[in-house]
Amino acid sequence: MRPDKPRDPVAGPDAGPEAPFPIRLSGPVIKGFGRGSKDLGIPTANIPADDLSEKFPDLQTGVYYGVVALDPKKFVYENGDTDSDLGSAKQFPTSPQKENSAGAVLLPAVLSIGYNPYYKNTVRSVEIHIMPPLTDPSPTAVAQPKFNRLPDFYGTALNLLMLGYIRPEYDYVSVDALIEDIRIDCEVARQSLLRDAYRRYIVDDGQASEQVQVDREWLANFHSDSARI
Ligand SMILES: Cc1cc2nc3c(=O)[nH]c(=O)nc-3n(C[C@H](O)[C@H](O)[C@H](O)COP(=O)(O)O)c2cc1C
Ligand SMILES: Nc1ncnc2c1ncn2[C@@H]1O[C@H](COP(=O)(O)OP(=O)(O)O)[C@@H](O)[C@H]1O
Ligand SMILES: [Mg+2]
Repeated sequence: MRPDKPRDPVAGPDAGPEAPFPIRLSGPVIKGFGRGSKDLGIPTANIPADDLSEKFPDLQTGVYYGVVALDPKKFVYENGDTDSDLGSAKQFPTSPQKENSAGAVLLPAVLSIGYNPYYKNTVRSVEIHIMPPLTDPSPTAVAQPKFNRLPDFYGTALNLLMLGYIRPEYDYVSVDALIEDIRIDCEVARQSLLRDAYRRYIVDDGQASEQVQVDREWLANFHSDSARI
């Protein structure tokens, strides 16, 4: 069960990601159990977890934050239409389009890797909730949150750069208690990413190290074979 104590507002050192971070994960967005949107009102893009133990044998289950990019050949994110219930993205559901000249948009994300103890899953899953840009107001800063929702992008290739660990997964007394903790995770992820040494993984502030630039390029780069399901 979740310990009954106040949560820290940020996670990880202010100076920037500390080993083993950043960690790179990629994969096509696959179907989960359909609970994210239906039970929680919090959509999570699931990517395969099959090769996780082989690639990262020491990775602990839990909640993490990081940066996400979606393949712009399949899904174009368009910011600015904040009134729309569908969010502000345009999807190309059938044949891939010519690559958007702006490339992939980098967005903040919060995710869980594990067995969802509240639901007692028997297989490990990687579930990513994509948040609005850091320049937008946070929809989860309030007691009655509205979690970010985009048009569906199943089958789209996704790159994720994990930058920090937030907490272990817990079981909860109710679905509302689980939702409230995920709301706080969104705020912790956002406040953590707003720090200069993390924000520069999303926005170029002219002070990014060569390694940060390489990581940002990796995020936005989609090879033709990465869109398979
Ligand atoms: C940031 C975040 C934190 C989460 N923390 C927990 C947790 O502590 N315990 C838990 O059982 N599930 C946790 N979940 C997982 C949700 O239960 C899961 O996303 C939901 O069941 C949707 O699953 P689905 O994609 O298979 O539909 C978390 C999800 C996110 C995005
Ligand atoms: N902000 C978002 N973050 C992640 N996925 C989103 C978001 N908005 C819409 N989606 C879509 O919703 C799907 C996930 O919804 P969810 O209810 O968790 O279903 P599933 O159990 O199939 O993962 C994603 O695969 C994606 O297509
Ligand atoms: Mg999901």
